Amino acid sequence: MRQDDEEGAPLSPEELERRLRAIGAERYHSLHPFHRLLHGGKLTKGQVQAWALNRYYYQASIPRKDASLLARLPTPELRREWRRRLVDHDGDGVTPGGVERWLKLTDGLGLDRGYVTSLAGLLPATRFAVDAYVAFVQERSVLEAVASSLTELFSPAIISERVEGMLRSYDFVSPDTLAYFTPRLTQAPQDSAFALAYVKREARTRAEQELVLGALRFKCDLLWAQLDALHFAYVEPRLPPPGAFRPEGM
Ligand SMILES: O=C(O)c1cc(C(=O)O)c2c(n1)C(=O)C(=O)c1cc(C(=O)O)[nH]c1-2
Repeated sequence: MRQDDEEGAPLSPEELERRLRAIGAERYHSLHPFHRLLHGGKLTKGQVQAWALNRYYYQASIPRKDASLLARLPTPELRREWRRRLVDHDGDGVTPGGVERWLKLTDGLGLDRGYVTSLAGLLPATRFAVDAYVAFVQERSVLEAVASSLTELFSPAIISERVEGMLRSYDFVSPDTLAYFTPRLTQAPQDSAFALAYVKREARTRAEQELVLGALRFKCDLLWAQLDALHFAYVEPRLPPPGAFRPEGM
């Protein structure tokens, strides 16, 4: 953050939103080469397995970061809103949540559930990036923690592209395997509309607004870093670190 930014006049809420959307347009993980290959049908089943296995840790950690933020929210209205996210991911004991639905995806790809949930085959960089997200939400202000969820403004577009592309391209993927993504198309817009209204309302000084923009950049970077690690290990130059998942034949 440059000092003149921090000390400048506050941005209008509309300008803040414009700058947030510009960050997504520049650095959201939809632009990463690994996603292009995944959605374009250019990966082997083993490479798709590596993606799903690593992303399990992201999915499983989302409710942990939301629970830590929930505990710090000051009003019943805010807590009710954030509690909904926990239920979306953890389920309510009857309807399965996102974490369980993600395991349907790893089942469908032929991965052993015990192996996936043990995290034994995870790339170290996945662990570091995801843990950094959970720590960020725990340690930073409520404003920054809410802002860090704003990548969800951009996720419906990539999810639609992914589901359509993967169904078209891979015979080992079925609508049932990808069912994780269907509810996200309605949950993500609801979540991000709330978070966007919150930061536009609560970030009043320029310094607070710069913290909001910084939180979104940080989140985009940690999503990008996860795909860099997958690309390095499984696409080019194909150097999975010791102990990491190795697809059959690799
Ligand atoms: O498929 C994707 O590309 C994608 C991206 C993101 C994101 O932008 O962080 C999320 C999700 N999916 C998702 O399914 C999800 O539940 C989710 C929660 C969050 C969050 O930060 O609270 N991001 C995302």
